[in-house]
Amino acid sequence: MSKQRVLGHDEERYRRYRAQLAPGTPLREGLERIRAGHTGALVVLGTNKVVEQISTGGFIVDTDFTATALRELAKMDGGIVVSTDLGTIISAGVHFTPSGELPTIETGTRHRTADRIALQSNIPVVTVSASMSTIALFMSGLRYPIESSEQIFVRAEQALAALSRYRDRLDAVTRELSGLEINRLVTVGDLVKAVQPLAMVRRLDEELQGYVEALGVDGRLLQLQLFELTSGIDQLATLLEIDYRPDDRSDFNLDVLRHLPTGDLLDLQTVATAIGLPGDLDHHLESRGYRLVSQTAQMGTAMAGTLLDHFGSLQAMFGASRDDLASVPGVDKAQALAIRDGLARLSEQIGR
Ligand SMILES: Nc1ncnc2c1ncn2[C@@H]1O[C@H](COP(=O)(O)OP(=O)(O)OP(=O)(O)O)[C@@H](O)[C@H]1O
Repeated sequence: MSKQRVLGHDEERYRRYRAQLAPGTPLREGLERIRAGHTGALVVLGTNKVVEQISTGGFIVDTDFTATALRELAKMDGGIVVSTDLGTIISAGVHFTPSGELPTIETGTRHRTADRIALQSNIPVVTVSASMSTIALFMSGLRYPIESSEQIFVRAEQALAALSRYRDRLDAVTRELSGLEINRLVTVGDLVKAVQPLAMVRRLDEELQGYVEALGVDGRLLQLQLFELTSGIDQLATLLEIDYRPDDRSDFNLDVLRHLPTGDLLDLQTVATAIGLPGDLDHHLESRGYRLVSQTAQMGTAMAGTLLDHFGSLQAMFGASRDDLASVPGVDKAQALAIRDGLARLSEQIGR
């Protein structure tokens, strides 16, 4: 989506402007009208001392921002300055004279100027190309294409299909993991096989969130689909962290995988060592049982912890009767029955 990966402050800033340029916003509507009219535009998205210094000519407009006003003013030669909150059109027909020494790889005069204004003033500039019919955002020496919803949908659909496949795989491997946990047969390799699709789901979710933001009003359906496909993911990650946190590692978490290159994420051993587990994939691991207990009986981790402490292990809980369960402080008879039924269902599912 962007020419280059942006990080930290720049990323946050880019995301803010991308949202203000998303379909449905007055700014985007104005730019789309200019594009449709093939006139082209250069709009400085804010003002400061530098912008004032490099502005010559033009005239003060000082009117509320509307898509129609932007489109009309873009018919004139020169650029437009809007207020930082994008609520007011300050001036139009402005000729900008940023330093010619500033580096830019743009060729046309409109786009070279836009790139340099953004660099010199640190204020983003958006352009509509008359010859190419494209919209671009210039920020901190980078050019970000503002794509049409159709262009974004093509990539979003591919990412969504991949996400759906990884989600199915994640659900299948966590079911397998449950069986192995109950039978105390989990190895590092088994855990990593669950962690891998989990990390991929999170990665694709992040990518798709970007598309949702860029799509604005056109992204609502995608947002709903995404919400459905990623439900319970963060909770699953937290529970796996609790279940497999080594005794000596209070900082154990799966977040490191967010930054692992995708190629590395496909390698079981690399993933194991990245999250701080032994590199020997056959190494035996013991689950603390929080995920199974809390998900089976639909309860919070605190209650699951109380039950696991009381019975001593996940396996011991399977042998507990309803009365045994109801004798645990904080568990009433109805809850005990629900837990008992949940564990029985799980036993059946895994053919224990
Ligand atoms: N320094 C400047 N200040 C304000 N506007 C400018 C400046 N330089 C160019 N423009 C605007 O850009 C228009 C010319 O664009 P030109 O075709 O040379 O550039 P371009 O980057 O190839 O743009 P496009 O893709 O729209 O053709 C001018 O008519 C003017 O409106």
